[in-house]
Amino acid sequence: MEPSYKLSSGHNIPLVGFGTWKAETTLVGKAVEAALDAGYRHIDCAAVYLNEKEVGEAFTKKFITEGKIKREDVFITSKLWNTFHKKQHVRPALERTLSDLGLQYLDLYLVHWPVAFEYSSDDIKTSGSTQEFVSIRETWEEMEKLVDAGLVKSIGLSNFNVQGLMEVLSYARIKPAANQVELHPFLSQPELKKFCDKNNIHLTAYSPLGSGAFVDNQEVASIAKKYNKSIPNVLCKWAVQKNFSVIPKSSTPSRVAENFDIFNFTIDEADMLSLDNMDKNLRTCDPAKFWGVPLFN
Ligand SMILES: NC(=O)C1=CN([C@@H]2O[C@H](COP(=O)(O)OP(=O)(O)OC[C@H]3O[C@@H](n4cnc5c(N)ncnc54)[C@H](OP(=O)(O)O)[C@@H]3O)[C@@H](O)[C@H]2O)C=CC1
Ligand SMILES: O=C1CO[C@H](CO)[C@@H](O)[C@@H]1O
Repeated sequence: MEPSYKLSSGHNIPLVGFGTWKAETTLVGKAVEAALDAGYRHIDCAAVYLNEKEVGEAFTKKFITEGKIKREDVFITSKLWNTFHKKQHVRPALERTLSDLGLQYLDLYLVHWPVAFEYSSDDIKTSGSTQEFVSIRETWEEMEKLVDAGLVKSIGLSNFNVQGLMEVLSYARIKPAANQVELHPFLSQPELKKFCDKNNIHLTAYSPLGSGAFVDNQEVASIAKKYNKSIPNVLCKWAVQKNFSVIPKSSTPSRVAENFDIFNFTIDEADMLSLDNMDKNLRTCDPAKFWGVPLFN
């Protein structure tokens, strides 16, 4: 069985999940099926990925039509998009995600960014990215009500820095169980890790392969060779050995299976240290670049 981490909510998050950003609507269903067949029991979704219906159809096939996997055996995460931070938009946004995914509940629902955008309609495709100032407290109190209503098992954050986490912790009735951030040896965020460990906030490592930019990385290649594993395997295993969950994405079924094949080796301490020393604060998903919001600068 794949290792998991017990969240502060009491629920277990499997340490290797399957990412779905940029998974084309024509390919994502097959990719999710390949992931479930390979053994993944954690799928990372988001309303803004615009493919939750197709992901949901793949679950329906596995959970209901084929009856091979039980709903309660799979950990499903989704995220509240930036246009739905105001009180009145939070629950309807979750309900659209549940309906698209064909689910009654989520295992984890995250505030996707500590950044709010002006609401124009429920349609994310046509919504813009004009910033609006909504307090995270307003949003978080609605997230807590989703747990009370039994619609989500755990709630958390994504792309929050230490300052943002401290603010939420100062008023949260239900503490954030997780923070999903960009994490890999080139952006290892040791201070954020220290803070999260101390406050029992689990970290999920997104873009573990740098959205594809690191799959041929020569610094990692020699370590991968030593263990007779691939570069993506070493990058994912580095995260798991640090107790992060990790959510590599691929639309290619053979790579989907390859990325899960990390439970038959252990990176030794010296190599973990070499990987840690590769940190260069290299961020591939930077809101300063795409929205002009310098959250991490
Ligand atoms: N909370 C947030 O703000 C964010 C969350 N995420 C989450 O994290 C997930 C992963 O991050 P993401 O940025 O998608 O990118 P990853 O770091 O997972 O890299 C995905 C890319 O690597 C390629 N790839 C995957 N496996 C292999 C392999 N074994 N060999 C060679 N190439 C490979 C894929 O190609 P191909 O598909 O063609 O096989 C794709 O181009 C996302 O899908 C999403 O779920 C990501 C960004 C932000
Ligand atoms: O998860 C993510 C990937 O896609 C989004 C952009 O469309 C990012 O904003 C986000 O962080």
